[in-house]
Amino acid sequence: MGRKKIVTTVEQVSDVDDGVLLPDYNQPPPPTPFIGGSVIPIVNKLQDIFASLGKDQQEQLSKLKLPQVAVVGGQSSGKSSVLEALVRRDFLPRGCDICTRCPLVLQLENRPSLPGDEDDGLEWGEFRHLPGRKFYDFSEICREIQVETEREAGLNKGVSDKEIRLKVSSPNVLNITLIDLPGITKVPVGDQPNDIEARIREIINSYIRQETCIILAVTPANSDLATSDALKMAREVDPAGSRTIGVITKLDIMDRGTDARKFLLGTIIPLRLGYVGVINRSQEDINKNRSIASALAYEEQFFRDNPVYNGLKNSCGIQHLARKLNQVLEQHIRVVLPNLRKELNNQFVTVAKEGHALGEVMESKTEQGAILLNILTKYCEAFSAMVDGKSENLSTTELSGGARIHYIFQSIFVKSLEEVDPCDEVTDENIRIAIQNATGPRNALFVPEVPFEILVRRQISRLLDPSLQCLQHVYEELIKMSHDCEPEEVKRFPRLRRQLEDVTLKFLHDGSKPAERMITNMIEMEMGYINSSHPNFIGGKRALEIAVEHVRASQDGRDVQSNASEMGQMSQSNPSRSDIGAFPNQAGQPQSNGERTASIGNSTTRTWGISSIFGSRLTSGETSSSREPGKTMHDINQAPSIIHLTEPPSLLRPLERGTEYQTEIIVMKLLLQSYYDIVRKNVQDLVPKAIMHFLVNDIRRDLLGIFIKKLYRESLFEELLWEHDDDVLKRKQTGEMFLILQQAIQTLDKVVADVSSTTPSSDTNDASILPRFH
Ligand SMILES: Nc1nc2c(ncn2[C@@H]2O[C@H](COP(=O)(O)OP(=O)(O)OP(=O)(O)O)[C@@H](O)[C@H]2O)c(=O)[nH]1
Repeated sequence: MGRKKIVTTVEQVSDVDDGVLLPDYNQPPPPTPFIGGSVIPIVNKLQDIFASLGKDQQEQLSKLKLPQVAVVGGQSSGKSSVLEALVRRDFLPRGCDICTRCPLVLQLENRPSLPGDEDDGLEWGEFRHLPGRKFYDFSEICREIQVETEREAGLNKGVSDKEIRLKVSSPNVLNITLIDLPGITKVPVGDQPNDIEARIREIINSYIRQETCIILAVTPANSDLATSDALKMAREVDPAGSRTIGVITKLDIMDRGTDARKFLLGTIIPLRLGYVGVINRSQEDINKNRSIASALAYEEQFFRDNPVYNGLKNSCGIQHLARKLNQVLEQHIRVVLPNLRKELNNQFVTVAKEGHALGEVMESKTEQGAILLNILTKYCEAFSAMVDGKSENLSTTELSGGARIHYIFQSIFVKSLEEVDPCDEVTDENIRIAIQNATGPRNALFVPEVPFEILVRRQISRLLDPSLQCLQHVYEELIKMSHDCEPEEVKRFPRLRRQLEDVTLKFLHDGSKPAERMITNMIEMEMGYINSSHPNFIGGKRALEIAVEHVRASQDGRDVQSNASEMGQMSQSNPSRSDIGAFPNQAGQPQSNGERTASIGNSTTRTWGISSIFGSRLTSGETSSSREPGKTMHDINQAPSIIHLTEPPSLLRPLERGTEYQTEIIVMKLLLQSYYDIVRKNVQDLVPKAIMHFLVNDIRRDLLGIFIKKLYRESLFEELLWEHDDDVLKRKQTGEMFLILQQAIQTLDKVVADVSSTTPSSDTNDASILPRFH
């Protein structure tokens, strides 16, 4: 590895130039302006810091858009040569054919002299794809660029967008990042695809479209500036021309009699930041290994000796290009720093939040215990708050937590019970059969209580299902809440999370059992004793009065015949709760007494049933005297032969429908309705209370105790607080990132302070037109 001391004097130039210098060139190289001061080294430092970040972070941090300079131009226009002259080192592949086939990101770092340091005074390059390997020999750097280019873009003139990153550390370079880009070409050659022009333009655009990119638009002086692709592309992304510097190369090989004065003055295409004309080494110079130092000397002499360029001092020569760049860069940095700081800060806050979410590392049992207890307490507090409606994250768009339980009780459970008609599943026929079954072989003298109790119990039993469903709904709601109130910290401990879930589920399940028992008992109690003395119960007497009233009212207002058929229909239908007033009309008796006798027995004894526990059943339109007792006798007289009875079918139903027990049916429905209402109200009131008591309040009160009993054990700490390896790694990386960003912010703050205290350089007479990047 050849280590070269840097070149600073004429003697040294001669030393290293192998005697190839022409006499005219034997001049001291002009001093390269040193830019950046304390600002750019720190920016480069930040870039180094970012480069050391993980890929994801790097992508995010790429938004920081640090100032950089990209060289754009047609193929072989002299882009690499300009960069080399700015760097003052031979290290880029150059030639008449396509050379730059991948973007080369060149980060120049000015390294102050450190006496005693083994690298003091030396310069070296380091590739990102070969970290830790310092290249002291720049011809090796050139070779490595070629090798890497061939690896990325192939051997035959192909082009790739994969960038090669090279950091050059030297006491003798500008602190700046330069990007050498493939030259714009039109006709595909070698392995180049047909759309090579579009591809190269896209690669170039991906760099120069960034607002923080300063564009060096390179055009050879021996071509037509008006058709310069470089200037055209630059104008597309920078129409205001606030970050484009025009560079005119090859002034030395213009046609005799022509010059670039008009170009440099901007009279052909005006450019806000102006043009700089430069003279790089020709192919012959390269072949003869002519040094940059001697080329710079030649360049200076060229401009000095050409009177046409007199008066254009600030637009001629590499050193002026460097100075112009410095000013643009300094101004740029001054403007972008606040945004850079803001973005870095945002990144820092994000990483800090991530770090917070990933939690602290727990070293000791005490720390583990504290974390566990904290999580358990938080969980239970969040749960209580959610049930009580005191949660911090109360939704304003939908019901949540305790409000949902209230909704289940009131809008689902209570409302559904309200809507149930206790008579909707009890037909007149059911009632009639129940009455007949209750009287046994006799005809009913009284309407017995038994059918009422059977029917009302049947209706009460229907309340059990919705009550248990209500319990189920609340149970499920609580499970949902238990998920919603998981503290953020618990996410890092999957096993603890599962345990919390299991314990809560079991607790809820255990709590639902007594609630279920309570509800079942409640319904059974209601079924076990029908309290006909309940003060709100309508009672038989009152029900009968209403029924008789109804029958009478409907009889008065209707024709007997027409009512007969109507009544048949109505008595089959169930009066809904709102139809209580529309009971079947008793007036019509379409069936003959004979028919009735055949179906349910002796008509004379039937009339005894008019009296009942509810009072007299005697109805208008149907009295014992109004019937035709003689008809049966007559029938018997007419049939002296043996009467054959038909066999009773296995399933017996009264044949007569619609006319028997009309008043009793109405009475029965009134009683059912009245008693059901009493029970319904009890159930509506007590079921939510049972659920709250046994399930909701219990979990609120006892969950923390259960957690502590089951989970807060030192022997379980390790297991419960186990984390995925990925999370451990992520926390480590986040911690490192946190420190890196913290350091970057401190550095940047120092830069901000430094930059604010410096005024724009007065090194140039056109400082007033320096761009203010926005
Ligand atoms: N005489 C003279 N020759 C130059 C000048 N600038 C560049 N050249 C020559 O032009 C050729 C191309 O130069 P490069 O620097 O490789 O051009 P490039 O634009 O980087 O080329 P690609 O990356 O392949 O597009 C080389 O042979 C250089 O020696 C100049 O100012 N004067």
